[in-house]
Amino acid sequence: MELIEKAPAKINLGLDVLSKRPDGYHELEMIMTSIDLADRLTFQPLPTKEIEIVTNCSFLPLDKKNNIYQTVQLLQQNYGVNEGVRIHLQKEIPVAAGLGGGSSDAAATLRGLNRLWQLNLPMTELEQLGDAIGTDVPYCVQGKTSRVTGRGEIVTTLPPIPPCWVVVAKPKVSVSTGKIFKLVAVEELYHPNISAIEAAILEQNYFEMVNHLGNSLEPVTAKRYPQVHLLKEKFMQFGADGAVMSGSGPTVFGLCHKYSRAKRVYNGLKGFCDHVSIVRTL
Ligand SMILES: C[C@](O)(CO)[C@H](O)COP(=O)(O)OP(=O)(O)OC[C@H]1O[C@@H](n2ccc(N)nc2=O)[C@H](O)[C@@H]1O
Ligand SMILES: Nc1ncnc2c1ncn2[C@@H]1O[C@H](COP(=O)(O)OP(=O)(O)OP(=O)(O)O)[C@@H](O)[C@H]1O
Repeated sequence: MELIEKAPAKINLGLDVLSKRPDGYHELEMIMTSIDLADRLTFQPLPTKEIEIVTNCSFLPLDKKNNIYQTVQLLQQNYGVNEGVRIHLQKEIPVAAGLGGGSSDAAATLRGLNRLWQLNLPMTELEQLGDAIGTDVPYCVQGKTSRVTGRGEIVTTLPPIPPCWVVVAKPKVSVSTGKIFKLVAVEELYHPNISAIEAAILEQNYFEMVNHLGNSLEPVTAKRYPQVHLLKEKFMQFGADGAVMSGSGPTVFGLCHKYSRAKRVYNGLKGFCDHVSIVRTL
């Protein structure tokens, strides 16, 4: 038997950093949605407890450092599973980009092994397990447009965002989330209006939603990597309705109501970036 799970990238329409917690993590308030840019995981059962990961991406760790490996081990330990698995990861989401690729792979592993090993765990339990692997994993388990709070573990589903095209562009730098959070001085941060984004989604008001896109971490990452601001300026120059950095960056995405606009932005950015694509939200 062979199973396939898609692992879509996420974008942060809004990301507010509220405070630093005593445990060192930051209290967040975010609006997230998933896009049609996805890794693909194929699961094959192995008779013993082996964990084998193969991938088209040459530089990813395939041992305990990989989120997928950690997720398999967590399920084996928690549910006394004596079987193993071979997982083929077709990597399409740029790595260390702010698009939650590793988290989505972990969430896809939870969903895939829940089916392969017939664990019959409810989504809420998969979300709780995901919390032990990474901040975005609980969100990625269902991947629906959501308001996400706490460290990232409190997920409230919202309706899908108004239909639009998303142009995703990653400049030629990779960013470590941990390093960006270390540079954060909470009292100096800019705070986007997360409730206004939520209200716009509830009213299905596309332009209101676009007006409130914002990310507290964007000025922090852009100070270190000026490419982020240059890229955002280019998005607006080429006609995106709005643009903002995703997660801790460096990827910037722009929203366009019309496909012709999205295509113009895509053509304008192609030479400037590692990765550019035009996608739909899910
Ligand atoms: C910023 C986001 O992209 C928003 O979607 C994510 O929260 C980042 O998720 P991620 O890359 O999976 O990050 P994790 O591996 O969970 O955390 C990396 C590091 O970022 C910092 N971190 C992360 C989340 C959070 N709420 N507060 C933090 O301070 C911590 O130092 C942590 O060690
Ligand atoms: N399955 C995986 N896919 C991608 N990266 C992984 C994976 N497992 C471990 N990693 C490691 O995690 C680091 C961050 O990768 P990832 O692509 O998830 O970051 P990200 O896009 O910045 O995520 P986020 O938006 O959640 O901050 C990489 O440096 C990589 O070595």
